Amino acid sequence: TACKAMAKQRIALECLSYHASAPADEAHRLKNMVIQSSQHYKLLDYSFSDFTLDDDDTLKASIRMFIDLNLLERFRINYETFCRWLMSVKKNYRNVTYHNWRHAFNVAQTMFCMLKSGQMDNILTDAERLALMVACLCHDLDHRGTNNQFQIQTMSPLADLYSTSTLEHHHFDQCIMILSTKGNDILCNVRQDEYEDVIQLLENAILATDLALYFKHRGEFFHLVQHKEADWDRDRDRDLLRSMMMTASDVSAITKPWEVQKKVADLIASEFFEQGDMEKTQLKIKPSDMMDRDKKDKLPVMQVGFIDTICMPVYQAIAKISPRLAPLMEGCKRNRHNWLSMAEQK
Ligand SMILES: CCCOc1ccc(S(=O)(=O)N2CCN(C)CC2)cc1-c1nc(CC)cc(=O)[nH]1
Ligand SMILES: [Zn+2]
Repeated sequence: TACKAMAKQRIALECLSYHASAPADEAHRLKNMVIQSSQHYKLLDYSFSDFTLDDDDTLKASIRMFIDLNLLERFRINYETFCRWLMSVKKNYRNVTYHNWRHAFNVAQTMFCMLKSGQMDNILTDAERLALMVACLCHDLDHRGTNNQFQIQTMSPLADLYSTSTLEHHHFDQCIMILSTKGNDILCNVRQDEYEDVIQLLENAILATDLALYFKHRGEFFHLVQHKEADWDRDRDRDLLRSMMMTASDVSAITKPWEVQKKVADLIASEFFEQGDMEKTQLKIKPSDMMDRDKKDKLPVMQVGFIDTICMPVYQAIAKISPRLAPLMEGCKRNRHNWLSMAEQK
């Protein structure tokens, strides 16, 4: 019967979440730590990088971002629950080369920077700001270091569950699983109608990080911005804006100072090459140039292509919405120059 199935599902969730949740004492340790200011962690800087922070710092900096956005108070989020939720989120990232906790943390910092320094918090509601920050920290949960195509080619169980945006649906499921785990339910004090809004905002934001959906919807957004027809009283326009902000945060490593961009590009390349190696050995298929370590000399020119086709368009569009977002576009332009110089040196 349905309720039997529900019971089975509940048990599966419980035992699944048993492994998902952070140990109790760990959460108490974080809860009693002193949290430094945004200035201390440089969280309001577009040039921010996590390289100088240890794991505890990334957790404290995440708490600082939620405090400074007034989200804990506004949504009556219990502090100890928030600490445990944060540690559970971090625990549910795998130790892969790029799509790990540090990537999620950096994506959340860029979103924080767009909201605060970029003054996007004037346009967005409290519920949207909460959903976007939770989405950034959760958007790649349980990533395996391989892309959607690889899930399908290897007939991974995830591909059976979701035929499109395969990984992104799984990241959202993982996000809900943690939110539904005892002691991690940071949204338990949110009013029912607001709660449903936040969950819907959360799903759209996490799914928006699938670049296939960015390509599908960006034209409509660019048209609105180009012709100054964006109307933030229209739900469709707001949905597009939030999705573009997720993409802008997700690829923001491309906007960082050259020393940071070079190091992160190296991590991304390593993770891509690991997939390419598996495609060659296990799947016996020829990987795309992007994932083929034998084509690593093409990396600089591929980065220029990535900037021209994916990154610059979104940073130019959001810079038109708020001039204070321009530093992202400037940083991306500088790295285009740097990658082009490298490509010409060969
Ligand atoms: C750094 C190692 C090489 O990285 C790339 C190589 C090629 C392209 S691409 O734009 O040509 N394109 C993307 C869409 N694919 C379907 C086809 C290939 C993008 C990247 C890249 N991606 C990210 C996002 C994770 C970050 C980043 O810095 N660089
Ligand atoms: Zn990501």
